[in-house]
Amino acid sequence: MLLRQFTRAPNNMNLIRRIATNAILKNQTVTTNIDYNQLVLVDVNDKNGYATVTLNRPPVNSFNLELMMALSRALDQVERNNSRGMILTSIIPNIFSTGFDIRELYQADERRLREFWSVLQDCWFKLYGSTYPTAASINGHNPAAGCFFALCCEYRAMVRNSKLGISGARLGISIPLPMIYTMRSVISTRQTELALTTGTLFTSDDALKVGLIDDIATDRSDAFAKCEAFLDRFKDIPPVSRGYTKRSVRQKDMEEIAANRQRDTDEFVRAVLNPEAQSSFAAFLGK
Ligand SMILES: CCCC/C=C/CC(=O)SCCNC(=O)CCNC(=O)[C@H](O)C(C)(C)COP(=O)(O)OP(=O)(O)OC[C@H]1O[C@@H](n2cnc3c(N)ncnc32)[C@H](O)[C@@H]1OP(=O)(O)O
Repeated sequence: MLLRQFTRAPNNMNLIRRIATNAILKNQTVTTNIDYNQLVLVDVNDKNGYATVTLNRPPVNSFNLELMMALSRALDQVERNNSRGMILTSIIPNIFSTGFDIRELYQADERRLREFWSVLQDCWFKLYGSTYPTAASINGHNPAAGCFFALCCEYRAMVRNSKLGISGARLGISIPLPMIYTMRSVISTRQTELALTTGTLFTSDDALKVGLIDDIATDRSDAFAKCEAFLDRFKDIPPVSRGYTKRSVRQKDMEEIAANRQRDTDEFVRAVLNPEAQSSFAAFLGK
């Protein structure tokens, strides 16, 4: 009960979340027979109160609408459980995520594409705007959307010999605002612009040098242990003031997206349906 009070969001952020959620309640595509609890696993460690959120869509954790919805639900669960912290990771040994499922983007149905983006925005509001401490245990390659979600966290440990970055420019996709704001919250504006306009996939050494990750790990369990050690740093910090400060730092970005949510969706749809991007997707899929 006390914990719930400590982790409650500031009122204005609740308003942002409400505006954001209302926007997607209209026109949702209904997806049936999906076990969302299996696509993203949520496990809470009783000893330290940390929740582990594990992406579980083999072979490569590509984000389709269903995985995105499962992540959104998992983040709700973490919030509801009043977890003391959260570690985002993947079940696949050497892959965190491959990014968006190209089959979701190629010759996409516009209505489903809009819903896909709307759920991604939801995930962003929930993760970037969370009050509890967050860390990403990056156990392998992480191009595009997985990198985006890892950057929403407060700390990243990545196993050596993996690559990370937002590579949309290589596929002819202009990068949407939530990705720009999120990367800019981690590295400088200059480095963000360079990384996103070149679609750079950073090696672990280069990612560390530029500040995209905080530590290089020897393997997945080392990455996970490093994330736990990061969360432990907040053990003696009162969570309510910590949460308010984190939210205040991130608030301007969130207010801007909440106020321009429809335009952000329109931009994404335009970026995905543009012929240049569509021919990259066709080439990837061997069409
Ligand atoms: C933040 C968003 C803003 C920017 C927008 C970006 C749009 C995107 O996210 S597009 C996706 C970008 N991602 C990539 O370009 C990564 C492409 N994949 C890889 O580099 C590799 O697959 C990997 C390094 C992640 C893994 O390599 P590995 O050798 O282990 O496995 P593969 O044999 O390559 O793949 C296994 C299997 O999975 C299929 N696959 C891989 N990625 C995707 C994908 N993004 N969408 C759909 N399917 C994918 C791959 O074709 C293989 O399928 P088959 O077994 O049927 O051949």
